[in-house]
Amino acid sequence: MPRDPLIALVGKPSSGKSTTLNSLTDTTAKVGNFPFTTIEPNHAIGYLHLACACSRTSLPNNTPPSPSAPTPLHLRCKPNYGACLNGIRSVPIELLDVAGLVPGAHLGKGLGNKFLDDLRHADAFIHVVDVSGTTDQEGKATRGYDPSADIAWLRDEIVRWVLGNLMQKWGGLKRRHTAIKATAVETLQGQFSGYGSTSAVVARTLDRLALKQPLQEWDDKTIELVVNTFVDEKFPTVIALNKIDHPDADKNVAKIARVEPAERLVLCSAISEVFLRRLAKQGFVRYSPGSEFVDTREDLIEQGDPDGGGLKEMDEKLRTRIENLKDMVLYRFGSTGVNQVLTRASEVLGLVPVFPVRNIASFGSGDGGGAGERAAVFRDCVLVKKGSTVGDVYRKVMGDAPMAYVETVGGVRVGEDDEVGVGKNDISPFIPRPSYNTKRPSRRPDISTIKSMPSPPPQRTTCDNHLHHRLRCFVPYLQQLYPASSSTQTPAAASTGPSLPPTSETGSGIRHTDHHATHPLPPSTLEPSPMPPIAPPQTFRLYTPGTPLIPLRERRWRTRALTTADAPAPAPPPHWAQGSTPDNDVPWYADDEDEDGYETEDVSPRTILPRRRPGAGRRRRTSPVEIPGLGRRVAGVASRPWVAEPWRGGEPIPQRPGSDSEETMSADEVPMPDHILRSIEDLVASPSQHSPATRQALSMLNPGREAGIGLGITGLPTLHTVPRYRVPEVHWPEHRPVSRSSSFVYGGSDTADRDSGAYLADDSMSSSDDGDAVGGNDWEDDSRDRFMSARQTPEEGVFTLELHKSSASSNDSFTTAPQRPVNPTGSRSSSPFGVLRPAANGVLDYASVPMRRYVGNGLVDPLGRTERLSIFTEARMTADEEDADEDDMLD
Ligand SMILES: Nc1nc2c(ncn2[C@@H]2O[C@H](COP(=O)(O)OP(=O)(O)OP(=O)(O)O)[C@@H](O)[C@H]2O)c(=O)[nH]1
Ligand SMILES: [Mg+2]
Repeated sequence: MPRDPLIALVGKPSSGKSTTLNSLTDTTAKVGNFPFTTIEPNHAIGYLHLACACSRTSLPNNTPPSPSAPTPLHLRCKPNYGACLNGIRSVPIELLDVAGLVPGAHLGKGLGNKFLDDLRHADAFIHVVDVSGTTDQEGKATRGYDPSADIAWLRDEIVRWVLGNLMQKWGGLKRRHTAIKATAVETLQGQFSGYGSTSAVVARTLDRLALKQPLQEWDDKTIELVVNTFVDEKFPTVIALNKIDHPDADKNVAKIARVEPAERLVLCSAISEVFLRRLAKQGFVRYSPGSEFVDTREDLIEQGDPDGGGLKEMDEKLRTRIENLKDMVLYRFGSTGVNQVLTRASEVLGLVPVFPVRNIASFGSGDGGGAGERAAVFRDCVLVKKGSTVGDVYRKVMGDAPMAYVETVGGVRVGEDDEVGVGKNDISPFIPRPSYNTKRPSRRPDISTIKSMPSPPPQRTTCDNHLHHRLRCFVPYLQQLYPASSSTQTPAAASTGPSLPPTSETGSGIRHTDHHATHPLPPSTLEPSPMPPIAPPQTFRLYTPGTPLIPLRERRWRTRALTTADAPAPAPPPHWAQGSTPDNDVPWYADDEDEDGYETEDVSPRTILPRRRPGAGRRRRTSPVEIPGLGRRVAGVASRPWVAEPWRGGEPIPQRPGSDSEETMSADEVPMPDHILRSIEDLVASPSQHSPATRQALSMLNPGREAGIGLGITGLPTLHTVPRYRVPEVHWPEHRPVSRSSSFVYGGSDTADRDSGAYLADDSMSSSDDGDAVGGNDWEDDSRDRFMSARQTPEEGVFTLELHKSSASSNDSFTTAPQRPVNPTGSRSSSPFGVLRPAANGVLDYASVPMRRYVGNGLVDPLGRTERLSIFTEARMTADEEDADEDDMLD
């Protein structure tokens, strides 16, 4: 299944990679003016700005009433993720920030070439170059350094790393190549698949070189040439000339521009963007990310708004900084440049936005609550690499469901091998074969039968054997579970105002919703058969009102209230969090990796099922793993790898968060709010709109399985699960593995500052010694007392989460952490949140999540982007299924 594109930030230490990541996302990756601030890679989601399909006037009935007016489709364009402003759509894309590379990294210099390994899955690089000349090639502070050489040596390190890996195996590889009479593409792809390469990439590499000699006769020089060209093909690179706010930047930029092609260079000042975004969040300025303009309270008063746009007063120091920033960056370069960095990266990568729709005539998805929602168009957009075919996109959107057919605009059927491009086959509904059985999905669709499929698909599908219909049948099931009787919410009420968690705790605390009224089933070309008999409650334990949905985290780690004065010495993390399974030392491989940690080609939805079987050969998985306190974990599916608890309907949470006693939470303390229920229905009603993992999760919601439902929030770690909506004060577990996605792991806010609202305290953005306009080091102060807490202020509808570091050691060294992910169910997926990693020394991480506001069943952040809730499920197989699954795994 094609992965989502991944763009990695590379560069020497202290060049500003983490700052660039923060400037493009809502992440707070740790930043410091010393080398190797980042050790574990940070994953986060940024937004690419692309022309939206809604702005195409070539589409039927999409002519605007006047040339300057928005198109009719634009008025109804309502992305599920990101936003669409004036026909420019923000599409989420995954970014990766890794540790700095130094000359000799491929030989293990610096902190070893493991960091090169973190880059294997990247599709493109953004090379962040420090053009201020204030850091040498190892990232140490200096003056007058010439950064023009950095570009060449860093690329050379990457080539040497790939070359080194290849040469280690060259002898055997050559012999095998000759013995089995393989083609050069096959042999090289066998080696390069570990970098996420495809045969097409290798073929392009060899085509470019047009080598005469057969592979077995290549000399060292030829091999090096092949690797060089492969690196160009596999890792197209944009060069971000960062720190242009520094007075010395100009001369260094000029030097670099003389030798590097202009189309690869983008100028930026990441710290300026971070600074402006923060000020905007704090209500000091009005600033849209990437814009040329920043308005202060005084500016707005001058423009005739007596209230100054409701912005806060700034002190003299802050005002001067903003003026400097305008002079040094915005007025000179037109913007901070970070958005252009991302756009250029997507251009070199050749990303094509594809708009999956359910109805090719209306471009709608048929989902959502009110009429406005149902009329919405182009709800989804997926990014694929140039050269992708309709079949590739189908598999990305629909997972393993065998394809019936794909149509494009005008109802024209398109072939599986047709390419997609901008304006070409890029608006399509994907129609799966109705007889697809999700219970035992084949690893790949049976292509041979696709072509002979009669069309249109017959209407004799049953709810039991078709994912799509099974999900649709799930909605009536929900309706049965939550009858519309008790306190019906009208569609109008549902669509207005924020849906905050209910604050009253009367009865179960549940406000029942008329699901039918708010969520009629979406129109579809496939009519469902009548609803199947509903399984008795004991075999289908979905969420029932009044029972808690328990987040995994709360169960795995003992929780207790921590205060500043009470910072405890950390107890050792659970043994399974130390990189080994309980009964052996086999690490918890992701299923799509082989023993060497290289990704195997076959990535099926089952990659998120149980772990590798100890001692088994390649591609085999572990038997279910016994996790202390959780029992035998037989299947896990999540739309995000931070997962929910396997369903334990009615069981109490072992210990109440924030309590030292054995007090447990009673069932009705954690009711499911209406907006969450609605989200679940939304998801269930529109399976084609979701990622394969989410669909897989949804497909588990069928009779005969036990399932639990929790909530994840796009852009936030899914540790926000249902109970959090009700518990006003949550104290976080003391021990958990260091997350690989330290994007959420190093925060900078100080609790005291947050409490007083003075988030941007003076020391958080101080000028650096050498007088940078807006430079300086924020977020480096690790000395404060550390504890974890989360606060919710329901009256304001504002949710703040702060996790602080709690550590016995001050050196923050994660280098001894085993490399393998320990997330019990999360695959090494392209998820924004990466996978969990163990902390060998028990050091904890901390995170700071930006404040967000609930609006309807979505969330809106201060920058105005709406994000939706998504659910994830964890299901348990029946004993028979478990056996069958084991057999299947060993096939
Ligand atoms: N003046 C200026 N300083 C910047 C800019 N971007 C980052 N910095 C500073 O550069 C230093 C290093 O930034 P980081 O983002 O931690 O750099 P990094 O490349 O992630 O470093 P490692 O994680 O150690 O590899 C910090 O002190 C930042 O404040 C910028 O645009 N202008
Ligand atoms: Mg960093």
